[in-house]
Amino acid sequence: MSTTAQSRPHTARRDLAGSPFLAAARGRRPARLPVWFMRQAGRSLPEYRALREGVPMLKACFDPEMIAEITLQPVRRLGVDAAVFYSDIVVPLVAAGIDVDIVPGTGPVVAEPVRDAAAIRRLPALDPARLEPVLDGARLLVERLGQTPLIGFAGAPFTLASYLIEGGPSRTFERTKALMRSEPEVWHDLAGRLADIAVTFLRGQIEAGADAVQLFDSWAGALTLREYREFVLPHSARVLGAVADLDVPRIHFGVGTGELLTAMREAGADVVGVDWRVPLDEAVRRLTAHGEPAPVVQGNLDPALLQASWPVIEAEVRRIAAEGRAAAGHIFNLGHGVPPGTDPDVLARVVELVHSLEG
Ligand SMILES: Cc1c2[nH]c(c1CCC(=O)O)Cc1[nH]c(c(CCC(=O)O)c1C)Cc1[nH]c(c(CCC(=O)O)c1C)Cc1[nH]c(c(C)c1CCC(=O)O)C2
Repeated sequence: MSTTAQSRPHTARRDLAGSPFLAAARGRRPARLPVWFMRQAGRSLPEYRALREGVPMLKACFDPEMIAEITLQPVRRLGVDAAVFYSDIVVPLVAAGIDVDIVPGTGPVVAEPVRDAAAIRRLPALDPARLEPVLDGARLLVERLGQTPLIGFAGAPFTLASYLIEGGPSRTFERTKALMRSEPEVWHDLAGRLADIAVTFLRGQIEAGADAVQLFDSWAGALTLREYREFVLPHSARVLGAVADLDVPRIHFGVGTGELLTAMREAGADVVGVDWRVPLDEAVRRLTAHGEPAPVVQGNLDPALLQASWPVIEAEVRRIAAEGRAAAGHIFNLGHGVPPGTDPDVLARVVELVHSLEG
């Protein structure tokens, strides 16, 4: 059988029936509470800094061995219940040929910001073959991960669009909101193209063996609920809907999205990510306010508190686990990514504590 990019057979999905992470993601209560950390692979780990020495982030993201090794590092060191694919939300944009760089200490920077209909029309589509080195990393991982599930991910259309329009990270998203509100058809064209890219990236990862996916709409919390429903939800719903047939749990997360939780679930989330601002029992109350079934939730530990004294962290972990009992399933996580200055021993201790608690 040929193994060219187009005809490569799908990796057979591993049987991970015993995975507490997947059980919780499916709305069950495993014997022990599962935990992983957003950005668990990264600068908080000395072995990551050593491996990345002199290698630009985006070079590492197209190197299958680097992808696999960096993804495995936190699994080995911390004993987390899931691996999260080492990549970045801009990787599929780079694969499509868009000039984006990841600048250390800043984030993604776009050479030619995309701010009008003509620039949007010039955006290249993503040829799935260009993702092959990235997906080779995922295939290596499924061979090496044993019984640990792999979480794939993509950036949601709004968050990706914000980088393309602003040209880099933004606090206020002024240009993004101005385009969205002033030229809705242009906005919908851009968001639709980014949805296509996210679908290709997610389907590729799942077909390569990812056992769950997370759609990051990290900056959607900058929007009002009305804006979210009109300009964002339809596109994110199309992304999540386009992987429904592959039957892996879909996690949907953003920062500051307390007002958007119900709408983000409606977009097609099986698991709703919650930052640190809304306690999990309150998130569940909001998500069931109109008679909806109890949700599965993920998150809630304030990443800043990883710098606090251990008694503070321990009390927070126990509180979050207790409040998470209001949900159908709870996956312990931070309310956003691991800060680069975090002591990995603190993360390992959190994992140990979470594992002593009931799922
Ligand atoms: C908004 C966003 C980005 N990238 C991502 C998001 C969504 C998640 C979130 O909200 O944090 C997604 C992402 N980026 C990275 C991962 C790896 C998997 C994991 O969670 O462990 C994931 C899931 C690696 C990375 N992506 C990046 C790093 C750090 C840079 C490095 O290691 O050289 C890592 C480990 C770079 C990046 N990429 C981005 C930012 C804001 C930065 C930080 C810039 C900096 O502080 O230097 C864009």
